[in-house]
Amino acid sequence: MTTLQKSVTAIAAKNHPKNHSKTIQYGTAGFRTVATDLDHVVFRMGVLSVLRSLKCNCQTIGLMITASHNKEEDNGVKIVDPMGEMLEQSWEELATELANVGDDKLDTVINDIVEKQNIDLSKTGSVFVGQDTRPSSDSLARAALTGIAALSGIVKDYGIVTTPMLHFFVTCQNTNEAYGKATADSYIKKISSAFLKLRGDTYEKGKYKPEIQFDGANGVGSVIIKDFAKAIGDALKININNDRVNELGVLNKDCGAEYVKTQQKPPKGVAVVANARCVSVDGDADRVVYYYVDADDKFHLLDGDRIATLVAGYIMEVVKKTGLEVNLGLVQTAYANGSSTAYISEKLNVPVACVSTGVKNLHRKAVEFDIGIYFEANGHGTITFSDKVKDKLDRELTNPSSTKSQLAAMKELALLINLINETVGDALSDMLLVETVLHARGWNIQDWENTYEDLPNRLLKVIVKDRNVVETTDANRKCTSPAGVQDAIDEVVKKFKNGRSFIRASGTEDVVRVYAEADTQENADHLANLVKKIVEEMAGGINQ
Ligand SMILES: CC(=O)N[C@H]1[C@@H](OP(=O)(O)O)O[C@H](CO)[C@@H](O)[C@@H]1O
Ligand SMILES: [Mg+2]
Repeated sequence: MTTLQKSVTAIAAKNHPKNHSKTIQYGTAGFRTVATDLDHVVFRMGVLSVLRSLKCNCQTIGLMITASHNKEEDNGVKIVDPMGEMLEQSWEELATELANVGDDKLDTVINDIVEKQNIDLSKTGSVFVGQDTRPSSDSLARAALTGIAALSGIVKDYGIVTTPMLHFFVTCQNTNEAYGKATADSYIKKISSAFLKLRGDTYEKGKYKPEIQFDGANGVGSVIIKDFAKAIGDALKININNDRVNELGVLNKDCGAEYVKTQQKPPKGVAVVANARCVSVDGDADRVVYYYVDADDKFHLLDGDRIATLVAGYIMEVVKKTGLEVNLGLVQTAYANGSSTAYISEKLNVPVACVSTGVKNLHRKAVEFDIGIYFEANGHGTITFSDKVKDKLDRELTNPSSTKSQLAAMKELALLINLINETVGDALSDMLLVETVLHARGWNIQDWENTYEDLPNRLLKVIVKDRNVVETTDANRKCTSPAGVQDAIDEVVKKFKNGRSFIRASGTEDVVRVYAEADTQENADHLANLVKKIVEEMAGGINQ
């Protein structure tokens, strides 16, 4: 049967009518805007996620209500594909179309998708729903549930969870629990027991001290970290700050990973203790950055590039010790600091690939390697392990000819795999991975920082009439439109030692971003401002 049993148009008009005519687009991170504009969009995404499930042989699809690091008044919705990855690109277009048509056209558009995608509506779709802690998330989650019910989908509503937990649950469900059980308890247990085994009985090692200051951005990260803290106990003392429950702070306001990374200063709500190792996560706990303030009150940021280099170096060493043939690679975007790229490719000898901005692009590339490590500079990333590597590891762990040290390394690698949430960047699992590597190396945060020196850099935003006039190629590193812009950028970059700069239209904000690097902070700022001027003059800036 290929026609709708119930009229979605009628349900929408009655319960979730479209109440504005603004166009909204499924962008880098799903739909994201002020929460009051989203009710009909989320209802429709409930519908679409059932269609997606039916298209994917009735496997479970995830639907997450969150606007991540954005303001508390914003919200958003994103759809998770069966293996925990982001929604397939061609469906992003269907999502955009479905979100924007009038209520009266809904049945037609849905029937159209059903026909073109060859979907069998007599089968039953399945959707997992999760939400962040925003005040608007509850009612939006209800809109999603109504949308799912409109197509008679089966639903499991997880309530407040981190985005990476929802990705984890979806993967567990669709692998028949090979990846774990699709419950919060199983998620916490899988990761924390791997962490405890890796840590062993000695919590303090060399210069490593098992204590961190944690900034939960007044979001779901501060809720779930408590479950980890309980499971981990003294192996790592986690001092939880910006905890919405105890302090009623506003989500992401002057705190969280995005604030710390872009403002380059410590978050409000965390007492400054000289040289203490501090961690900030974002509003849905898929990004993490580290920082510390030194004895001279100077702020030091250790971002996604630092996490990538730390874990790549360590995992490569462990892999070498196993004696297994494994191809390991690291994936970055053009925003990665040039020094981190040089360190990874020249010092660690790990191949580096550069892809367009957006976690989905990094993830897609990472899975091409046996072990793929990816992190955006903003702290969003993870490590993926191919089935080939996992099978090899299983086989070799029982191979009598493996040496004792090979076996120990293989056991360690197997535990690292369990510690990592491979489905998508997971701030809490990534944090425990960083803690594991620092502990294994006996390092404090300064030792980690001293591995290489970042090139000074500057990220600016330019407001233009239409950001879509800016088009890029070569993983965002070359601007192809408007004509002449790239030549102008090349001209100014040439004048700076270690100069590098590129522009691209943001996928999440109505701006063009300018990134610049150079030998000194003054030069990086100067270069960024010169390129900003080029954008203003040649790409329709409205700030002139
Ligand atoms: C420079 C920067 O940090 N860009 C971020 C930001 O995308 P833009 O397309 O640059 O707005 O949000 C994305 C989603 O969170 C993230 O993937 C990306 O890295
Ligand atoms: Mg996020």
